[in-house]
Amino acid sequence: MGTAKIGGDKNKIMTTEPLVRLDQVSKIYPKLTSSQDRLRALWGVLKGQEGYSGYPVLQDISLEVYRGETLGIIGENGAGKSTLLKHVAGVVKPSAGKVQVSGRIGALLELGAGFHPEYTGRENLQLSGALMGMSDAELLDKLGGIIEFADIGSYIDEPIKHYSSGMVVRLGFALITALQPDLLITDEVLAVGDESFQKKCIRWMEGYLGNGGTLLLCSHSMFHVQKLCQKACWIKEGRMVSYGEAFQVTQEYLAYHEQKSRQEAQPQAPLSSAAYQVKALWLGDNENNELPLVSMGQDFKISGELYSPDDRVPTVAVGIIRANGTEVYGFTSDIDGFALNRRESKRFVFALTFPRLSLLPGRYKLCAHAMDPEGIRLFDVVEREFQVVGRSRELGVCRLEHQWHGGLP
Ligand SMILES: Nc1ncnc2c1ncn2[C@@H]1O[C@H](COP(=O)(O)OP(=O)(O)OP(=O)(O)O)[C@@H](O)[C@H]1O
Repeated sequence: MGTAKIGGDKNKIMTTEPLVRLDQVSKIYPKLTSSQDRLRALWGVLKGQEGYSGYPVLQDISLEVYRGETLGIIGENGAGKSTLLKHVAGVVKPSAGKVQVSGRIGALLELGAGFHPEYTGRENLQLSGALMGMSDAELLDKLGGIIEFADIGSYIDEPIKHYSSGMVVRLGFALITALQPDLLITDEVLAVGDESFQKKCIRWMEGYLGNGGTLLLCSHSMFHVQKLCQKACWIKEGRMVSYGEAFQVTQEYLAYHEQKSRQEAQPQAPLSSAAYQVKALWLGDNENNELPLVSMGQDFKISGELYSPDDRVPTVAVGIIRANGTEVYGFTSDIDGFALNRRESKRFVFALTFPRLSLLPGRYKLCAHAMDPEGIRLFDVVEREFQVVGRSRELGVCRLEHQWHGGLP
């Protein structure tokens, strides 16, 4: 899909020692459905036999992450992704196997969870910073920067218990930025704080990855994993089913979902006015047609309009999907380096042409997604069906240029 902006240097030089090594890690949680189960589990803990008669959440997971690598963990709800991250963060101990982690870890998991409610923000920063391994001198040097990043004004000298949850998250994230972690662990992509704080976090993340940072990310967004990660690992029911190049693994995962025919229309949450939105999408020239017909081999034009709540130039992602769910092609304006045109305040338009359309006859769906200017978060999607018509006896979804040559030399 082109070169990723974040974590873009996909050929970083790796050192020989991994920052993270998981060796046949398994985690078993006790079954706690009856009071008898609870007693048995408690007894097991007292005897140091954790996981007695439990259910496995992770089984035989082995992987290595080297400095400068970005690894995405994907899988369905409850697959064990967060549990895996928690093992690396050291929050959870494995029931079997070994977890080895070296270097400073910045875990963006439960931001602010370690803060003490009675202490002020400043006191908590000092305390947590020390716990994270910062020296007094380092803390003193960085405190101003952390407070500036958190940007919570005079609340910094108020006890944390007076903070909103957003303020706690701001402080937690600001602390991680100052930690300059060797390894960053995050659940989903920076879904923290309000809009403007999220942007600040994304910019920081860009810088971190651009400077060769190491990332362990768990996400349900294949787009984010493809964009941010070099490698991906697919966890299914606690087991690793695939591990390798991010694009390859995410494709396998998407194909699995297609097979599961999970294509019932997802109920869309109402969009807030703070969201980037697709206001209009036109296919071809005949915009009044219910089902636009496009001739194979002819130019196919689409155009649309996006709303940008902060008047910054949004990104549009365009995807073509065959009626049976097969993903054919996808790209974004930011991958192509195209900036949408401002038509009026907060309204941006785009138009594009697929010259000599190479799709084979059949029904397709064109999707336009509204994304933030960083091309990181998807906000809104509008889909339109269209039909490609033409005479062709070729097989598949699209025509590939090809040439026949003479016989054997
Ligand atoms: N502390 C716990 N005690 C018992 N079971 C747990 C505990 N934490 C997680 N689990 C179970 O472990 C399984 C994996 O959970 P986990 O949160 O790792 O999944 P996940 O892949 O991150 O899911 P999601 O995508 O929904 O966040 C789930 O069945 C969950 O209920």
